Amino acid sequence: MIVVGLTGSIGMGKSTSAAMLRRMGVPVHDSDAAVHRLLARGGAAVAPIDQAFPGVVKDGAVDRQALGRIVFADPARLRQLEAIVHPLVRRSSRAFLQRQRRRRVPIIVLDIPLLYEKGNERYCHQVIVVTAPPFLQRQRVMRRRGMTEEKFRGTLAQQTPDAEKRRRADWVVPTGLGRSFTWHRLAAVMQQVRSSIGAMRCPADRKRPHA
Ligand SMILES: CC(C)(COP(=O)(O)OP(=O)(O)OC[C@H]1O[C@@H](n2cnc3c(N)ncnc32)[C@H](O)[C@@H]1O)[C@@H](O)C(=O)NCCC(=O)NCCS
Ligand SMILES: Nc1ncnc2c1ncn2[C@@H]1O[C@H](COP(=O)(O)OP(=O)(O)OP(=O)(O)O)[C@@H](O)[C@H]1O
Repeated sequence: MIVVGLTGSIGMGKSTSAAMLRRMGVPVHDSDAAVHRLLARGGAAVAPIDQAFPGVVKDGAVDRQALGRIVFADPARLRQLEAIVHPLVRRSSRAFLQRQRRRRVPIIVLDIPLLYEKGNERYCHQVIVVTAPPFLQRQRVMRRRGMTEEKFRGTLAQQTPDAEKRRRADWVVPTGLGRSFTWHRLAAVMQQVRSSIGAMRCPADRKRPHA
């Protein structure tokens, strides 16, 4: 089974591209969605977050905007949150990989915002980076409810710069040229990945994906 990583900085179009890939029939695991489930009522991260960040749990669920204001202004607090959430997200993506392997699916996609930041490329045979010009990224992100200039800057400061992501990618997919362009580029990438399945090996400097 070929594991394709999908990443990009905040607002670059990961979720939109992931939705397109699903429509093409490719199973996609979405790390942000897994985090949101863990932070929702009944989620496994609610109790430890309540302990570490008093006041951010309301009606049994984490108020993500309130937590975001805290952690994107303070890298040490963000590391503390990641230490709670990341092991649980890894559990979710491992279970997804096992399910898809049992189904004998040839290609799957892992949508991972922090793919380069946390060394997750070692789990992927190939990596797609989605990208758009900075002005468009800013416009998209600043439209979001609860977003502030400070939070946007704080988030960006925690991420590998877009230029470095593009340099390290196997495939770069623009999302600033319209949805149709992105769709066709993603379809072409998946076609190329599919046609090289027999020959594809994990690069020597990457570990094999989860067994
Ligand atoms: C801080 C939280 C509550 C904010 O939730 P919110 O719904 O407002 O944002 P959302 O989860 O949709 O994230 C939006 C984007 O923020 C960026 N982002 C999120 N977490 C991080 C992080 N730890 N480091 C850098 N960027 C991050 C990513 O670009 C992500 O796509 C949430 O992002 C969170 O719990 N983050 C810590 C867990 C994590 O590292 N998630 C990233 C994928 S595993
Ligand atoms: N290919 C595209 N063509 C046109 N607009 C796009 C495209 N991709 C994304 N967008 C727009 O950009 C916005 C952000 O996209 P999306 O939510 O997919 O980004 P993201 O990378 O998942 O963001 P985050 O890092 O916050 O999770 C969306 O409102 C969407 O309408």
